[in-house]
Order: sequence, then C-alpha cells, then structure tokens
Amino acid sequence: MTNFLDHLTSVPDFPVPGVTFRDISPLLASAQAFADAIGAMKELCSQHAFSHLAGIESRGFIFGSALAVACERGFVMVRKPGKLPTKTISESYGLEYGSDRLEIEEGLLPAGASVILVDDVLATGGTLIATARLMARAGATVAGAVCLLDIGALDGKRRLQEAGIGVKTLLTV
Ligand SMILES: O=P(O)(O)OC[C@H]1O[C@H](OP(=O)(O)OP(=O)(O)O)[C@H](O)[C@@H]1O
Ligand SMILES: Nc1ncnc2[nH]cnc12
Repeated sequence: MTNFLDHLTSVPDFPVPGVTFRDISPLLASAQAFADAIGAMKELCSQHAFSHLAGIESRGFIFGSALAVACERGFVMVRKPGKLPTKTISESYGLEYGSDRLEIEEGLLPAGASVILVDDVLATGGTLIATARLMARAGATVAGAVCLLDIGALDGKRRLQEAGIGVKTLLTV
C-alpha cells in the first residue's frame, strides 16, 4: 500500500511568506498513489450513509469526482464565485492565506439529500464550515467530511467538531 506522505511535497513561503504549502501534484501524477488514495478515501466514506458527494473547487473536485464514481453517488460542484450559470446560494469564508466565497446551484439537491463534503487539505476548516452552511441552506444534511490531509497545527479538526461536522482524513502532518 502506498505511503501517501512520500508523494506530497512541502513548499515554503507559498503562496505567501510564512505558509508551508502541501503540494498534492506528485500524488496525482502517480497512478498507483492516486488510485490507492481514492480507495482509502472510499473506505472512509463507506462509514456513512449518504446520497451525494460535494467537492470544493478546485482541488476538491479531483478527489470528490473520482470518489463519486467509485461510490456510485451523485457529485455536487461547490464553486468559487461567478462560475455557476443558475441562481446560487453563496457563503463567504476565511483561509490560511486570504478569504473567498463559495457557491452551489439553488435547487440542485433533492429533498432528503445527505452529503459527504470532500477536499484535499483540511487547514483552518473555514472552507468546509462554509460548505456545510451552504448544504444546510440547500436543505441537505451533512453526513460528514473526508479529506486527504489534515494540517494539524491549524486546528481545523477541532473547529469542525465544534460546528458538528465529523471529519476523517487519510493523513495528518
Ligand atoms: O481548511 P481551510 O483553511 O479552509 O483550507 C483548505 C482549503 O484551501 C485549499 O483551497 P484553495 O482555496 O487554496 O483553492 P484551490 O483548491 O483552488 O487551490 C484547499 O484545497 C482547501 O479547499
Ligand atoms: N498549507 C496549505 N497547503 C496546501 N493547501 C492548503 N490549503 C490551505 N492551507 C494549505
């Protein structure tokens, strides 16, 4: 089985001084490591009952869409602002290196939808908490969240717990 940490690189002072960026590109470029990561994340998803996976633009799309196919569930795009063509629900949030807004299409999720949120990295947790707010406003239940990597020092797991979101990750650094 792949040692996923061997396929991640750390880039100091990117995108701003003081941030150590965890780059998933080498993991994606290895067919074996990427397939193993999707297999292991699928196991984490299978601990929940859920109808959809929601992936967060842009790196969350990579893992979320592959998982949706593997789990045979629908996929919801959680997009950066101004990209979706229909009426949207929108939430602002803070990041380790800035702030942004996320949107989903209004009316996309059916009544009773139960959604797992998917992303590559959990840092402060702001992105996943904003996404959970979007799901609640769309009338969906958040079954949990699944990420590849938790940056432990940034305390996202605790923030998510306080927000009532159970998060599972393959790795912690
Ligand atoms: O836990 P948080 O502090 O919210 O940070 C985690 C988020 O930060 C990164 O996304 P980014 O906004 O850099 O966008 P990208 O996926 O387009 O690179 C990452 O892919 C997560 O979505
Ligand atoms: N340090 C980091 N590396 C990669 N993605 C991130 N998203 C938020 N913080 C990050």
